[in-house]
Amino acid sequence: MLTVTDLCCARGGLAVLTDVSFDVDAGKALILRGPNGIGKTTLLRTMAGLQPALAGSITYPEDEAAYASHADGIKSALTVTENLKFWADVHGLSDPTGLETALERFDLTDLRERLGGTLSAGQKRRLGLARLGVIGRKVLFLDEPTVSLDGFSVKLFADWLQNNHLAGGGVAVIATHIDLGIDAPELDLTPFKADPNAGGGSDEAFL
Ligand SMILES: Nc1ncnc2c1ncn2[C@@H]1O[C@H](COP(=O)(O)OP(=O)(O)OP(=O)(O)O)[C@@H](O)[C@H]1O
Repeated sequence: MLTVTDLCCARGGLAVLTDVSFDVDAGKALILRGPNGIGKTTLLRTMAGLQPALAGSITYPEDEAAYASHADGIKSALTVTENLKFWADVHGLSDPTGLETALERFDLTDLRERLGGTLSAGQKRRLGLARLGVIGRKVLFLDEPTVSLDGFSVKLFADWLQNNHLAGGGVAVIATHIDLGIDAPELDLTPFKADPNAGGGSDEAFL
């Protein structure tokens, strides 16, 4: 479902990664590994179409991608339920069928009427991840999805990923430094580090 071929990407005008290639079949995940600064975020953003590639190609079904960064994207003045409806609406789903499931899987049912701004950091992160369950996107690019989560919540996320998203035919590429406990191959990006003198495009929008 996702094919990356000879991809080269850049940040701040400098090439970061070069000649990255892999496939991810429907129902599968790929874990991106590598030290801080190697280019995991850059690769995820490039694959999600948020910045241009320097070279190479990325293919997946049209309008199926979603990118989730470190930021939760929570609207403080909306309740938990309203936040999920808002994000579903942004993706063209005015009546999201997965809303109750997302609330349940991310242990948010009891918090459904709470304003987003009153949630703890971990609860906000759970709500940020629950968004993924209501937007109807099959190809997920996830950047450190478990930041701020305790062990119980990491397992909630891993279970949702495995039993809902992947079991439903989705794919996920996940940059993480922790063990999510899911059955997925890992790709260490260290060997793909680009020569910094190779040049690159401008990405001022993400400075
Ligand atoms: N705006 C910018 N201008 C210049 N260089 C940048 C900019 N943003 C990131 N970089 C550099 O690009 C490289 C790749 O950064 P990136 O955030 O993709 O790495 P990462 O593997 O996700 O790191 P981490 O594990 O710390 O999150 C790093 O060397 C970083 O310093």
